[in-house]
Amino acid sequence: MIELVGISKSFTGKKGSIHALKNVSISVKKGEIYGVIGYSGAGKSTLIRCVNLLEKPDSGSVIVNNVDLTKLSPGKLRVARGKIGMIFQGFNLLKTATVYENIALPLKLTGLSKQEVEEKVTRYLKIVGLENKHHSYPSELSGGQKQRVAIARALAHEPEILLSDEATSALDPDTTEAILELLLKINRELGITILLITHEMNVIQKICDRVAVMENGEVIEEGKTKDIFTSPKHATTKRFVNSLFSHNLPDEILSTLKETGHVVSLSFFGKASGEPALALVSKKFDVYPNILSGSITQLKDESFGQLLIHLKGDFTEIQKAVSFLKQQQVLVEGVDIDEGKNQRVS
Ligand SMILES: Nc1ncnc2c1ncn2[C@@H]1O[C@H](COP(=O)(O)OP(=O)(O)OP(=O)(O)O)[C@@H](O)[C@H]1O
Repeated sequence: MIELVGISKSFTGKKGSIHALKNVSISVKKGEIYGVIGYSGAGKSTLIRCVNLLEKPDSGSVIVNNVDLTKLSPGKLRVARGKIGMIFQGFNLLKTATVYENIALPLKLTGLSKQEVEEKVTRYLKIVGLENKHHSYPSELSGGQKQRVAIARALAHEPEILLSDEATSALDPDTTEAILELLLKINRELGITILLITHEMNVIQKICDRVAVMENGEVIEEGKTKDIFTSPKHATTKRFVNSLFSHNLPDEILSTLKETGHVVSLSFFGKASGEPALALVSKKFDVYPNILSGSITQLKDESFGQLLIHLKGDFTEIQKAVSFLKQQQVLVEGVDIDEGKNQRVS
């Protein structure tokens, strides 16, 4: 649906040339929610703005529905852009216009009749849960409500793709949750493909099917959300994942625990559960597992659990226990147990 192929973009700043994007390629399938995550300055905004050519890449192709947008005439580009909606961190609403007018004014510019405009505004305000706010002004709305208006405004043009530029970054955690739920609903019920950028791993965790991690203008890791969570490869990806699963084990306690065994992290998905496997471990092998911390998180389609445990016992028995856990489809990390090296909590 969206193919960015070898996109590069430089800006000339006071300190010279800045390579915001260096040969970036990503591919978003129809119907999926695709997230791009990175720290400030990674190039996310530049990338998402290239999709509707708000930013024109220096080189590379922007292919949407099999058409290279960089090759279109201004007229055809305008039509193609009509299929791509966008929402922003700052909502971008007209302060002096009512909720109704904010959605209706851009619709009128497309040549729709008054009645068609009215029907669409009513329909989409209902979908975003603001059917009773037609006459309110943005200043009378909460941040979450403002973002709902912006979403309704984007949806009213019946796009196939919705671009979300940090849409939840200015919102509190509960409101963020509600807006993410709304994006999921839009994706599932209206079949809209969503490409979003964020610096928050919980956004990726809750709604994205796949994710690209960006750093210094490059995609450093890419894959299914599930795979990125269970086996992040790049140090930056690990930092993002750990931001959700911080074990916060003080170094002093960790050193004490290492004297009597190994500290390992167990990750498990859906039906595979860490705890029954752990109960079996203590029966089958001469080891004493002790749960140090644990959490279960809901990804878009399944649950993901993590347990940090201390395995007390003889090294050979611990090795056997770890092999057994791996056979039970539990991912075991945090100790170089196979090579018998010193343990390391990641
Ligand atoms: N119009 C511009 N002129 C000059 N430099 C720019 C411009 N837009 C972006 N940059 C630079 O390009 C790099 C990437 O910026 P970009 O905004 O894409 O990153 P980001 O990952 O979205 O970060 P943030 O979350 O802080 O917006 C940064 O170094 C930024 O300063």
